[in-house]
Amino acid sequence: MEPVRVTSSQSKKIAVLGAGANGASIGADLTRAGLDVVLIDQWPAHVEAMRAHGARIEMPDETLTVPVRAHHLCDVCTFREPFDIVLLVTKAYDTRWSCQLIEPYLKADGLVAGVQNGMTADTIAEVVGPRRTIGCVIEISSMMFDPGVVQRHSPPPRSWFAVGAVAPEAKGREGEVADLLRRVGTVEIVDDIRAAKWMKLVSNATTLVTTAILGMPMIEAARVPGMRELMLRSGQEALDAGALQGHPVLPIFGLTESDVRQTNRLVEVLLDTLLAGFVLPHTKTTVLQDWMKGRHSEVDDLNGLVVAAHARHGGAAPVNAAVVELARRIERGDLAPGPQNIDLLRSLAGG
Ligand SMILES: NC(=O)C1=CN([C@@H]2O[C@H](COP(=O)(O)OP(=O)(O)OC[C@H]3O[C@@H](n4cnc5c(N)ncnc54)[C@H](OP(=O)(O)O)[C@@H]3O)[C@@H](O)[C@H]2O)C=CC1
Ligand SMILES: CC(C)(CO)C(=O)C(=O)O
Repeated sequence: MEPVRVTSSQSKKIAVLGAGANGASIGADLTRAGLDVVLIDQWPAHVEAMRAHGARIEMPDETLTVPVRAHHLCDVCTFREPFDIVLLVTKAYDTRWSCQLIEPYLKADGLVAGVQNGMTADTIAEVVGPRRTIGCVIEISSMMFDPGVVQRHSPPPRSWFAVGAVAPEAKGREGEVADLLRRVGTVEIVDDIRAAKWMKLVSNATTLVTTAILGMPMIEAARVPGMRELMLRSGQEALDAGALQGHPVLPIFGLTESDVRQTNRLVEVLLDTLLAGFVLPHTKTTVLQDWMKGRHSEVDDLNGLVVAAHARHGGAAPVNAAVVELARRIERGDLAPGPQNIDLLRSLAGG
């Protein structure tokens, strides 16, 4: 009989904190890989559904039902053994308090990886320390409306991650997180995770809140006359903001250096790569899902950062400012997402 090969990941205690659309799917893949993983979420009905029936992951060609170990937030205080690795898969706006919640349950040499959109890595580092922080770019496209059920539109061959240390003290440990995420999709280890995350933010500024304002799936919204041009302007402002902050242009989504350097249409390349490779015609963004569930969105952590970066350098980002303004009106209940908003968006954005 072959001896059992115990890999380092197999002996690690792992938590997925925030087991929503992406977290439940990641937790299911890690569970299927035989790893010691628990999923923690604050939606009671969702946790109960996963406990009763497993996590149901509906993908285009396959549906999995995975018997995950799901916990409510209030169970955290019952945990006895600290975690080696916490994958934080909450929304960006839940980063700080989620880290504060889990920090007492993290090993002294444990790691927290922010598997999120937005520039969350430094917030994580402020709470758990830079030597225990790994930043991450995530590209899995998924939706969740019913407890226990994820609609994962990008199965593992179409899911992509980049991981990197935020500080020299954590360099060399990226592989520990990459080894987990390789069970979920393709993973690249990068030197400059802040720059990689800003490149993702360029894609997010192009697509997420912009299309959600029209209340439509992304691909449909991008076909509304005038919308694609507006989305590209939004992304370009984000790309320019990255340059103002000194972030180099880096390939993401599996693109190569030459794909991103030998083009003056970088934002368009990112948009077309996302729409062709990672999403389905009916994919609604994570932002639109938030609004459909009556929650606020990550707009401050995405478009808001673009506006702030330009302002710090004495400039403006009119499209992103318009996006933030309309998102606020929607979140206050003064405006409903819908295709009619294109005119308002264009006029506020100046054109
Ligand atoms: N969905 C997608 O297609 C993509 C999403 N992303 C990014 O991935 C991240 C996660 O997004 P997504 O999975 O869509 O988000 P979801 O809202 O579906 O999932 C997040 C879950 O975390 C829960 N939560 C919040 N705080 C805590 C906490 N402290 N402890 C435990 N659970 C908590 C939320 O509960 P509650 O519902 O009560 O708030 C929710 O169930 C975001 O940054 C998003 O932008 C990136 C690429 C694609
Ligand atoms: C997949 C998509 C566009 C949908 O929510 C997304 O959230 C992202 O690319 O970050």
